[in-house]
Formats: sequence, structure tokens, C-alpha cells
Amino acid sequence: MDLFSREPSANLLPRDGEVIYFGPILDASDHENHLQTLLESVPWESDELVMFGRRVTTSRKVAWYGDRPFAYKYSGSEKVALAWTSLLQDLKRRVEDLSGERFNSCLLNLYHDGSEGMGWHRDDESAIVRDSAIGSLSFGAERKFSFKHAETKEGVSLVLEKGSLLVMKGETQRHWLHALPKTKKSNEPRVNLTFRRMKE
Ligand SMILES: O=C(O)CCC(=O)C(=O)O
Ligand SMILES: [Fe+2]
Repeated sequence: MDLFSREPSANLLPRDGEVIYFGPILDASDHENHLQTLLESVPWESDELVMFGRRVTTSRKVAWYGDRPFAYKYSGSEKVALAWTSLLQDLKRRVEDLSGERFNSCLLNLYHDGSEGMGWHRDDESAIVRDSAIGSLSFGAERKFSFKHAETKEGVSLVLEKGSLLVMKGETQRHWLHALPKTKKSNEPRVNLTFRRMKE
């Protein structure tokens, strides 16, 4: 795996947190190979959430990996973290080296096409170490990713390129929501890995 030597961006947020975009960190053939491996070998499962008081099953699929069998809780059910595969461990190391952060778990999302996305939310569950960094690695379809300040409503958006790394850190999750908007422009799958730090 060759690293591209692109300089990370300056902080994309104007206040109250830090978001750094590193751009693509994988070359095109590694990106393609890893995307195929992830699509074929990850035990993708539906996610569940409560919307307007109703339990709904998402068509977006998820998988949850970690150093230990951490619980990932959603709307009353929970998933137990799977043991790292060698590919995920390899990618985790790359993300750690570039970001200077350490992670012990990873949530994977599979969006089959542009009709699937993720609504406004923060990654601030109590099981996550407060103000710990999140490293987000993207494969497949390039999609817009948006931030919205919870109080001022300021907005920041960017396109997450194939094989790119985005790091959210500092007080980002306290003050900013983020979302992956649905789009009619994409009919390709996208896989996203968010490396996280859970409380031990
Ligand atoms: O798919 C993405 O880029 C973001 C996913 C996300 O925000 C999350 O899993 O919490
Ligand atoms: Fe998130």
C-alpha cells in the first residue's frame, strides 16, 4: 500500500472543533482491491433505529469490529464487536500513523447507492471516550459529507474522495452535527470505516 504524500488540510471548521481532510491515502488499485474485499467478506447486517417512535430497519448495512467485544448499542438492541481482520488492522494502522491518534474499534457502513445516507447526528454516545478523535476512511462512490453547528447553524461541506481520510477531533462532536446526504447522482456502492476510541 503506497501512501500519497498530500498535505492534510487546515481545520475545515471555523470554530468549536477540528476536522482535517487528508484526501486520498490509498492508490487506485489498493482502493479497488480493498473495496471488493470489504463488499464480499464483511458480514454486513441491517441497522435498526427509532424514527417518529417506530422501529425501522435501514437498508444501509453495518458491521462492528474492535480490540475487545465492545457493545455497539442502537435503539435497545446491541451488536458485539468482531475481531479485526488483517485488512482492517492494516487500515487502522495507516489511519493511526497519519492522524497521530489511536483507535480500538471501527464501525463500517455500506450504502448500496445514493438513495441511502445518514441523517444529522453526533458520535457522542457515552461508550465513546469524550472528545476522542474519529478517523473516517471512504471507499467507492464519492459522496458529499456535511457539518452543521448545533447553535449557530453554520454549515461546512466537502466531497469524500475514494480512499480518502477525514479526521474529526477536539470538541467537534459537542458542537457540530454531521450527515451523509442522500443523492440522485450516485448509483454506486460506498463503504465507510469510522475508527473510534471506546471506553475500556
Ligand atoms: O458514512 C460516513 O461517511 C459517515 C458515517 C458516520 O457518520 C457514522 O458512522 O457515524
Ligand atoms: Fe457519525
